[in-house]
Amino acid sequence: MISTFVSCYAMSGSSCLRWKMAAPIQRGTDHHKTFGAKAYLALYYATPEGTDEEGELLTPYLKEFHEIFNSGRLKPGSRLLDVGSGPTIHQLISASRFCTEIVCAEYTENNRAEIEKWVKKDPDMHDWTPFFKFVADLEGDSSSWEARQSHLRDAIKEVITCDVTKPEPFAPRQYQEFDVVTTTLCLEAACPDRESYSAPVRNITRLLKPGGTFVLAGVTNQTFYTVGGYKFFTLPIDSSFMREVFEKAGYVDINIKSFPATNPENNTISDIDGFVVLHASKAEI
Ligand SMILES: C[S@@+](CC[C@H](N)C(=O)[O-])C[C@H]1O[C@@H](n2cnc3c(N)ncnc32)[C@H](O)[C@@H]1O
Repeated sequence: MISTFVSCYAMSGSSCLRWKMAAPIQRGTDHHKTFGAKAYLALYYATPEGTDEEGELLTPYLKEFHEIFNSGRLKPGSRLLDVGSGPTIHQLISASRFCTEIVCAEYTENNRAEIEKWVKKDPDMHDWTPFFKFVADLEGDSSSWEARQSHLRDAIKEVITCDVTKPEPFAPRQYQEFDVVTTTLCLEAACPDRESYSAPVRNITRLLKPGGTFVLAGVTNQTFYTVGGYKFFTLPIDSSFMREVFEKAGYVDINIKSFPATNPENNTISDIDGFVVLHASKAEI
């Protein structure tokens, strides 16, 4: 694998791309070698409108996160755990208004490094400015975006390693229960089959306060997405499966909104048929 990978660099751009597209679908530990943080950000997170290929999917998802957190469910001073953050922070913007402590948990070192770069204002960081401006507009105060950026930088206290397929996903770290947990596009990328999807939900739930909120954004019926020319595995699931998993994990007030893909016939970068935003409360004991 390594020698083939190295020789890929020696090929011209188009033959290298052909080799990557023909490579086996990437999954599990492959993420450490082939999930290109920069390529992922450039393709999927250049603007809040998302990609031309997938159609406008990101905007409704950002609006839904705004609605969820604008509803007064979080008290100022809340603590948030984000699971499978990837190299992204857009999923935290709406909630961060109410948070003084955010822990980002992510599987690969390269992705964690991208978040660290943004927190430290490294010159090589991804530019999330358009996302802050978009959310500030939704909140009705377009002048607040810079203050929101500084606040989120201060609120991100740790970027830690995690593996949701393990019984203790955040080991060796130990935490008191959080007020809110978020996870976006992670579980269907990390879990190889439907049986293994429920365990991380239960394991993450242990770190949520009774009455706390779980917010999940997920893709539906997708089998792959593309990063830097490689195809990555996605577990195809739908909203009724997600509802069942969250009911069994002890959640109440499960609310799921579905957003169908707007451009499936021209989409060459994934086979997404839509996405969902789920929010639910952990039952009080
Ligand atoms: C499609 S990306 C989503 C990233 C980001 N949350 C977003 O919304 O764009 C899938 C993420 O799942 C992470 N991942 C893959 N396997 C994992 C595992 N076993 N445990 C935790 N995260 C994992 C990958 O490293 C990657 O960051």
